[in-house]
Amino acid sequence: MALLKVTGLEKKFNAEKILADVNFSINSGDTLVILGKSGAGKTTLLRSLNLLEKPDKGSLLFDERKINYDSLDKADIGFIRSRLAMVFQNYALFNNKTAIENIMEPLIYGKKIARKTAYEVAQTLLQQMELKGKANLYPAELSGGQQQRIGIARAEALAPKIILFDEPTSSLDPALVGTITADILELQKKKQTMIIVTHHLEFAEKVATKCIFLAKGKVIESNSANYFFNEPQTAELKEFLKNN
Ligand SMILES: Nc1ncnc2c1ncn2[C@@H]1O[C@H](COP(=O)(O)OP(=O)(O)OP(=O)(O)O)[C@@H](O)[C@H]1O
Repeated sequence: MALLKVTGLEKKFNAEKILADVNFSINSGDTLVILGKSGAGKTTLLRSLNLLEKPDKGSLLFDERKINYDSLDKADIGFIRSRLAMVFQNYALFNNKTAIENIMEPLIYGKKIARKTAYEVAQTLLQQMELKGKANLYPAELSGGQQQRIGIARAEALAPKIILFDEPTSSLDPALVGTITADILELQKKKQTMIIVTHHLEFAEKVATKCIFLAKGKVIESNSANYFFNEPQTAELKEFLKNN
């Protein structure tokens, strides 16, 4: 059974339908990569999934619960938000908090976990990421790669069913693309389910287990990564792969 199944998701901005009829599903352990031309609606889809944008229509089967977007209630919103964590484009760390406080904050204020437990969870993650010695430094005192790892640890600490990544490689120098790739492959080994929006084809090929291609507000191609990259079916995807 799919961990997440999206059916007929629609999102308008003003009168313009950005997502017209989005359908896809993912299984537990998948790394789904969302591709599409600039303006295709990739970020809007990611933001719709975690309800930073409210979809206008459609439904969701998530962790065995059926949710209709046009009748979302507080319990549905809590259900979705407690199962998703987002890693933002520039990692969005709190600059006035130390590395460990950045990881603890959502646990204490979002999940209402006791400070002592949050500290222990954060310490364990810092150790796994080989950042234990950096716990008390502020983001400005960390390298780009270290900031990136703190952003990922902050999401991972919440033990979400799915981690969403919005353009994790954008504005990174090539060496840091290597570290984020390694971090994502490490999460994959731990069977963490992930959904990633990216422009970066080479990175997508390294991390994806499944891909969808968005165009004209719809998923026009969806396949396991191997088929998606090696045997594209639609003219749109063939052209996209050739030109990127
Ligand atoms: N808050 C908003 N209000 C109005 N229009 C918006 C809003 N957010 C996005 N859009 C429009 O939705 C469309 C899709 O934007 P989105 O950022 O989802 O595309 P994208 O595929 O992620 O693009 P890119 O690859 O360039 O980041 C664009 O035409 C954009 O102008």
